[in-house]
Amino acid sequence: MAPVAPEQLWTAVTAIRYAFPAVIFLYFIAALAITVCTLQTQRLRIKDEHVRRDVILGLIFGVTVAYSHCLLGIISSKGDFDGFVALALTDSKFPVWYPYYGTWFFGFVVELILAVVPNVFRPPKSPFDYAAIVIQGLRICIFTILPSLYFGLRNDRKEYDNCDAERQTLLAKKLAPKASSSDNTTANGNGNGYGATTDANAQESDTADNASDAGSEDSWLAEQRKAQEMIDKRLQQDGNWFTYAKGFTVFLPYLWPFHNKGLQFRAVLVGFCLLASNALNVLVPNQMGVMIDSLTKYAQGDSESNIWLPVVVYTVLRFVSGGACIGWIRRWLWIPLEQYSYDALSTASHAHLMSLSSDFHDNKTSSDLSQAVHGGRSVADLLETVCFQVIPMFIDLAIAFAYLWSLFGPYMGLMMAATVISYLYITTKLYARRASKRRDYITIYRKEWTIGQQSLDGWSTASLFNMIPYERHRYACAVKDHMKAKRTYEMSSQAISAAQGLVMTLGLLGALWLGVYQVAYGRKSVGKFTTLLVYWAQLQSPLIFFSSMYRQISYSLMDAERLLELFQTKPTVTDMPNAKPLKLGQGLVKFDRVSFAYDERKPTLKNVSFVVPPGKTVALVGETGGGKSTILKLIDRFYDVKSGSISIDSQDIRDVCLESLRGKIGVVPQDPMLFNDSIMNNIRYARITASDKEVYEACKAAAVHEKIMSFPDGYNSKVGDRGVKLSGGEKQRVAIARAILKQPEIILLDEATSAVDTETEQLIQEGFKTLCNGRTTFIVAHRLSTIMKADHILVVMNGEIVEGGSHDELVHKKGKYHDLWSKQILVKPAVDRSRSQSPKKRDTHIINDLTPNRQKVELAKALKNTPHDETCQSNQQKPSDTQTSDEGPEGPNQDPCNIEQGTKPAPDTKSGPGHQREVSAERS
Ligand SMILES: Nc1ncnc2c1ncn2[C@@H]1O[C@H](COP(=O)(O)OP(=O)(O)OP(=O)(O)O)[C@@H](O)[C@H]1O
Repeated sequence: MAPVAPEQLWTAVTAIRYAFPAVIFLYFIAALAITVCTLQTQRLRIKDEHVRRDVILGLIFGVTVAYSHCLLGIISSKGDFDGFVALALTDSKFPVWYPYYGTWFFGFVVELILAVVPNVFRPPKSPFDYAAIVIQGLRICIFTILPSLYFGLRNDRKEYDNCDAERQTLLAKKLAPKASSSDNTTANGNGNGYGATTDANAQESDTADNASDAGSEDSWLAEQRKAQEMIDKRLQQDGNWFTYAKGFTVFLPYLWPFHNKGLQFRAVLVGFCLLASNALNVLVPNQMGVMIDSLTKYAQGDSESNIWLPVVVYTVLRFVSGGACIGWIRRWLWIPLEQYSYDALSTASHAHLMSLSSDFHDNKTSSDLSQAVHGGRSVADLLETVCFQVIPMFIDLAIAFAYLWSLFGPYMGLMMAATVISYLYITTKLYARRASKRRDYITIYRKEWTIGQQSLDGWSTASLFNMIPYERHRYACAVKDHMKAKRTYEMSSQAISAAQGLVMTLGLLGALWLGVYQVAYGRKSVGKFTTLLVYWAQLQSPLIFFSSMYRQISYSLMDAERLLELFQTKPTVTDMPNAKPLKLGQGLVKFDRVSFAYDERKPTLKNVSFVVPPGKTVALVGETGGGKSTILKLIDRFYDVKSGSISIDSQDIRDVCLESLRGKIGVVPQDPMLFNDSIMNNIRYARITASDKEVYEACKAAAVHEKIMSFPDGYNSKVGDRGVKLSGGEKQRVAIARAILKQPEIILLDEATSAVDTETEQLIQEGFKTLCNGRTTFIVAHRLSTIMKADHILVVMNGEIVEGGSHDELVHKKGKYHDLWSKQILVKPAVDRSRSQSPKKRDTHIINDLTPNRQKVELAKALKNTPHDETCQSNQQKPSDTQTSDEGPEGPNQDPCNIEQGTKPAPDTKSGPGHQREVSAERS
């Protein structure tokens, strides 16, 4: 006689039986998620894994089959779970086993309890009972064999190889453009891991980042690939997803309003709204069922049934759950938070970018920079996606599982879980397979766009070379390729939709079958069935969203990664602690053994030393790329010297505030950058407080006032993007006007007049006279005639100062400067030709050479009178219209022929008081 089991024991056994699949399912999902997130650097022995995985996989399938006999019992749901475990294992070539240990252990213990306890109190009677016991025993055996096999096959003596087999990116597995297939086992992101097989297609992500041919890679795809590589690199460094995510905590102060209690309260309310939405997602279909049940009862003659109350409640619930109530409230609460994060991130990233030094900006394109600033929006988007879509989706699914279980029993819950898991699994797999098609499509689409754009932009070139038919044909081919790629891509998208639809339909079919069965046998009401229908349909929307969520998150992550990189970049030129403002006295500038390199491998300046006395003008000349502009940039601290020092009035410029230094320096750069604004605003940029009159004066000094006044909109004319609407010379003069307006103490002119004509240049020199008077000035120039009256000339060659002195001294020295000088045709006012005057006495204004056309004419004239090129006509007298009236009659004689011949130039006996010129033949 078997003992009679107490009621509580049966209840406990039943509870275990019911809870077992759900508990173990939750355990496995949680363990798997934690493992994937934390064990990126775990190393495993790959060969063993192959063997063991297959054997264990077989056993798990055995357990699944062993459960399937009890199709009508709750325990079969454990079979479903084992099917899921088997699926997870099938999909992981190099699995992490920790989550599996727990399931085996749980399985063993629970099976043992379920086998022993009921059979002790109720011994088997029928052959069916005995068969069930045998199968149960089989399952217990498998649960015993599984760990024994796993640990038995373990070969602890085997060396770990270098494969980080368990590494896996949660985003995508990719083939880097140059990675060979043999790299598959060498790094994370190469397809090894959980939830992924290693076939080439599956290794490709849907982020379209795996261009296989770097040569033809589209720029956008290249950007995506680079961002993905950055994620992979950091993931590799950090070791796992948790530490990786921790890297983003730097954004936390920009996302969470730590100092604003009001906004924090709003955030909490938003959380409540989300939970309320989750609840309403259940309540609305439930209420519909209640409404239908009350109507059914009423229709069946139960006049007691209140038909209006459920209708009212349903209407209220619908209203509350809709966009007019909870949706609106949530949005209203969220907008200030959204704006807070956008404001904080955008301004912080912009301010950070603006604070970075030249070395950073040199290496970034403007699109890189603006993308980095707008990455702020992506971080906020990422947060929104996770908070408003991902988390609610999982809450919805968990609630759905529990709700359907409670409404129609465990099978319905399991049916829903199986449908959802199949849907997610199929979607992920198919999207991964479609990645290559999507990438091809994007590449070809962008190619079509580029070809179209280029041919339209290059219309004049195409016309000149009679290539219009060629361009037409090229574009037509690109459109055809685009259409072909689009067709393939859309067909694959349709295939995914079809597969998703099929899974959902099969799930619905199963749910309907169960629902109809229960309604037909009178266990459930029609109202409940309606609830099921409505609820099932409602579940589809988060699932559909899942399809796009994956890509959306990976794009946002890439942007966030760029922003993170930006935030981690520190400016290299900064104020020292306790830096003091620059106290400018006379303006003595000293370079003391300065060395500098943009790239450590190639020195740009080597041991450069010189002193510029206060108020003097020093000119830097020499070969192109010699380092002249670099010297100016170092004075302005665009870069810091690598060794040596630069001081102004005995203060090392690294020890003074950057702001005070730049406030004292006025620069006219080689290629001035103007803002797309009015001319007035562009000039006033130098001194925002300047009055209109001061701007006009500055423009007059820069010889641009008349020109500006001739524009239809005068000073209000827009200059276009980067000043494209102005000619090179106009732009330079606007830049000069800016510098004049700033009234700086030290002036840096970098090829400031290279783009203006001779006549204008002479006018500008007048402006410079005012600007440079008494101020320390640096001039970089290629046209030597423009600097010959500088107080000191430095010849910069290959990063070194090879010569220094006044023009006359250098010309007589017959060194580098003499070479440069003799290679240029020099035209200067004859009145300036006298050398007798000392350089000190000379006017500091700078004279000019001719425009190329004029040079040719003058040269032709000169040659006409000269039987040989070498013969110098040093005393040609030509009337000059470029001679300025204030040029004295005793300018230095600059006849290069004479210099070359080593003779002192003779005074120009023929020169009259008028505008005279001296022309020399070019020497090559
Ligand atoms: N931002 C930069 N990054 C890296 N290298 C640079 C940078 N700017 C200049 N260089 C290099 O430094 C060297 C010196 O450049 P710099 O502009 O000072 O020459 P330069 O004498 O002013 O030439 P030019 O007369 O043509 O203006 C050149 O070889 C140039 O390629």
